[in-house]
Amino acid sequence: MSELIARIVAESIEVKRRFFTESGREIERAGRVIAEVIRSGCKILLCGNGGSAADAQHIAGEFVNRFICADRRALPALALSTDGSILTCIANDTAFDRVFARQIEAFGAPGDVLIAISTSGDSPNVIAAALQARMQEMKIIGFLGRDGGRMASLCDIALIVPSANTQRIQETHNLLGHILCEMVERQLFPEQFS
Ligand SMILES: O=C(CO)[C@@H](O)[C@H](O)[C@H](O)[C@H](O)COP(=O)(O)O
Ligand SMILES: [Zn+2]
Repeated sequence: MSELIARIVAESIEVKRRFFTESGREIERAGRVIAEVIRSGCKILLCGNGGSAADAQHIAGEFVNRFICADRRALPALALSTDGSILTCIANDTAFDRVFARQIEAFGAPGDVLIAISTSGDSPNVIAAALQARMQEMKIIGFLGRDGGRMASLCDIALIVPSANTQRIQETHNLLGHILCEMVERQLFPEQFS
């Protein structure tokens, strides 16, 4: 392994180790909240920009199709970063800041949960999404980084990766998403894990 690869891998492992050690309880709480939202017939909406838009879509796919369970019903999760026509008309005709908030107005309902992903916690369109979700009595779980930014105080559960490096934060968010998917499947389909 070259020095560069070794340094990046070591950094990534250390950021993950710190985050999952410090935030284990809050992650468990987030897993219970998501499972409860689905049990009660509500749904998961997800949003984020760039790599975090891809993370939002990745997680939605795990819920809608399946993760570890071999055979289970589809779970309702929708990434708000996928529809090019909706995104461009909101950005072009209204404002880029509204791309997620407007879709939450359209698809969100009381009792739903928004998983808002932002490494800075300060992206205006993610903040607008959280404000809109609050107005609609949704729960908000933030996948954040740095100091959590403005998003930290808007979330019911703020999961803040203790790093200032966007890439290391995203790598930790990716693992966090997989852990939450498994936690939710284990709670909703315990018979498949016996
Ligand atoms: O994937 C990466 C960097 O690794 C980028 O696309 C990154 O997601 C973008 O710069 C985002 O716009 C950053 O937004 P945020 O995480 O601060 O909300
Ligand atoms: Zn990236």
